[in-house]
Amino acid sequence: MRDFSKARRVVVKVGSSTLTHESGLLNIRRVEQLVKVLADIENSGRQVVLVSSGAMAVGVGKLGLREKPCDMPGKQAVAAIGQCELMYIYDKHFSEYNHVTSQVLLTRDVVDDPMRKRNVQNTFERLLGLGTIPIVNENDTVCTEEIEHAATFGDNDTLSATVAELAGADLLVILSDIDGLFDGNPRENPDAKLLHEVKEITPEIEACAAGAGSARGTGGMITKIHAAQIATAAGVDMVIMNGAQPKRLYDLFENAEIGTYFPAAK
Ligand SMILES: Nc1ncnc2c1ncn2[C@@H]1O[C@H](COP(=O)(O)OP(=O)(O)O)[C@@H](O)[C@H]1O
Ligand SMILES: N[C@@H](CCC(=O)OP(=O)(O)O)C(=O)O
Repeated sequence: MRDFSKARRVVVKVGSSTLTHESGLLNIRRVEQLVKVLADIENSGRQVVLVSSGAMAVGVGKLGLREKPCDMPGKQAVAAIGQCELMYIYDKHFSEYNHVTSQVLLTRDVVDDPMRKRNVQNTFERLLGLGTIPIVNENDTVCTEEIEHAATFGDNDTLSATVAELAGADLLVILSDIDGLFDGNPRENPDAKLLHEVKEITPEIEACAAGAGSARGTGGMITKIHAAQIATAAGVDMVIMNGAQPKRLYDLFENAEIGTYFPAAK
């Protein structure tokens, strides 16, 4: 049984496909709605960390390019340009609701070095203690694996689980372009059924998630299952739900049966 009424510290991950239109440009209405809901969730007494992709998409738009550059330095440069614009957009909208944002750029290997791990934990603790909303993305200047092999390395899904662990979160919500994990890829099998709860990540569950992701997303469901493995093992509950209507987050916190719930390992 899910009960998120006491989830005080919440990490919300939003991917490029939820943040952008099919054109690849930023979905401004979606971003505005998401910020409003997150600001309100924070007002209700919870602490929110936002893991947001979208730097490259915003960078492409800002430079007026027709598409993402093909070469790695080009992608990294576009991400660096887009990241400040993305933060500007978030900061502007969160400020409307009197919330202060902070930027945290990480690489996933930060957990491998105890000193760096501790530094990140201390920073999250202080940023949350100060009442700010940390906004996290992968540091694309430093780390190219994610851009290069997103489908295998796991894009920002895995990063969000690491962040949930480092920030000592109670709940990780991954906003996707689909309602949750189905027992098969619904884009290929219209009879596939939504799984409301996954208590254990078995090889069968991994097989369900093996289908390819959508064009604007990257990793598909398998990277979200890897995220669930990291999060639940760290004692964090996780939910995958559709990000098309950010207001549905209110229903989630009222324990409506939305998305797929992965209960934390006891
Ligand atoms: N078993 C499954 N259940 C749900 N979606 C699946 C499954 N297998 C593959 N998929 C694909 O994964 C996509 C979601 O992942 P992805 O494309 O990376 O987007 P995002 O990370 O933005 O949500 C779905 O739109 C669907 O095409
Ligand atoms: N870090 C990069 C790419 C991250 C990415 O594509 O992740 P996702 O949209 O979650 O699959 C960015 O912000 O554009």
